[in-house]
Amino acid sequence: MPNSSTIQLDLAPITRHLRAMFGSRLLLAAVHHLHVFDELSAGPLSLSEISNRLQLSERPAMVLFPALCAMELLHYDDAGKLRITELGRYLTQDQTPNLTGYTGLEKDDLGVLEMVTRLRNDGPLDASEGISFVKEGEGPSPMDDTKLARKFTLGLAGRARHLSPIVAANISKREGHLLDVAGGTGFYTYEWLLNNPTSTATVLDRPAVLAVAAELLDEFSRSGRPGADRVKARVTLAPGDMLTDVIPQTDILLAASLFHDWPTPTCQTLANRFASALRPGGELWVHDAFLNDTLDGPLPVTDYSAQLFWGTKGRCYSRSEYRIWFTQAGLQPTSENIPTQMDYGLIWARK
Ligand SMILES: C[S@@+](CC[C@H](N)C(=O)[O-])C[C@H]1O[C@@H](n2cnc3c(N)ncnc32)[C@H](O)[C@@H]1O
Repeated sequence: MPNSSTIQLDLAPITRHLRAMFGSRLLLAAVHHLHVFDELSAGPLSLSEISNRLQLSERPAMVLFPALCAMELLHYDDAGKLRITELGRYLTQDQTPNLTGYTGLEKDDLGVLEMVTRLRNDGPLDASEGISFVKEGEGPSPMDDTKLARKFTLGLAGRARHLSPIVAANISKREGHLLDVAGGTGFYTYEWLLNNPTSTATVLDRPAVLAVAAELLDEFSRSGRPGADRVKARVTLAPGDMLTDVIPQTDILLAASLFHDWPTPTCQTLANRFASALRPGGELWVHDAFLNDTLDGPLPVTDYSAQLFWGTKGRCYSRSEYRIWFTQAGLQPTSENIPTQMDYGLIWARK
């Protein structure tokens, strides 16, 4: 159970160091394998020009170039083209001295080589890898395997326990129903119900995940926190597939760490499905880590995007990308940007 001191402490230093490994792999892949800096040393190129030259598709390009900008090695010039910065020049062959010999000592690291493969292929060569947290179509999913679903769900439990009181305190307080889609452990729901004592909620996820959520809900109910014993009766655990099943109607829909597991077209599909599930006046809340709308950082989020690129079908998106999906789904995005912790934040839209 979180106590007041853990609620105050932002654990971002830990997650930043964890995710930095993926940013390092991107850097070495860009310098030594994709030759981004040699390609740009002849002059600036637009994002689509450099992506075409390097034969990178949309997702790897939207992971790699924001990261290199966040590292201050590239920037967008006034014409909107990617240009090497003064710092980035030290990663080109035509600058003396340069650091390519030094960085090159790490270029054959196995993680770097695999990152190169995944960037070129927009994912691992064996498509059954790189699908953590994802259930799509009829194919096997780790989230439908009892052992793996437990491992992944419990792996996210500490993060959810820490963030959920902060997230719940920032989501609208109202009487009604909250639907926590792909809710995993369900902690965001339990905390929100604690703050909204007359409301009800549903956690929708895969059956094997909800078996773990049920245990955690029991534990939460017995925690002795004021009101915790009155949460369980107001929770429905609903097994389902958010991509294919009818999504139950709700007043608030929470999508926490959800969109970032999916490619752009699926995000639009999900936004449409979620908008349809909202009652008039309903609210769609997204808790995630957001790229700058200018697609040039922030560094903790570009590192995280590289981690998600490695292990899922998604990446981090900018708030502006989300707001376009919301608008196309018929919702009215609000302009609120609410930071939480660990480089995450909340945005929301209204029906
Ligand atoms: C990254 S986890 C996020 C869990 C939780 N929202 C959190 O923030 O801790 C993604 C969740 O999406 C669920 N998921 C993936 N594909 C799904 C699908 N097609 N239908 C329902 N849930 C799905 C997974 O089982 C997993 O629990």
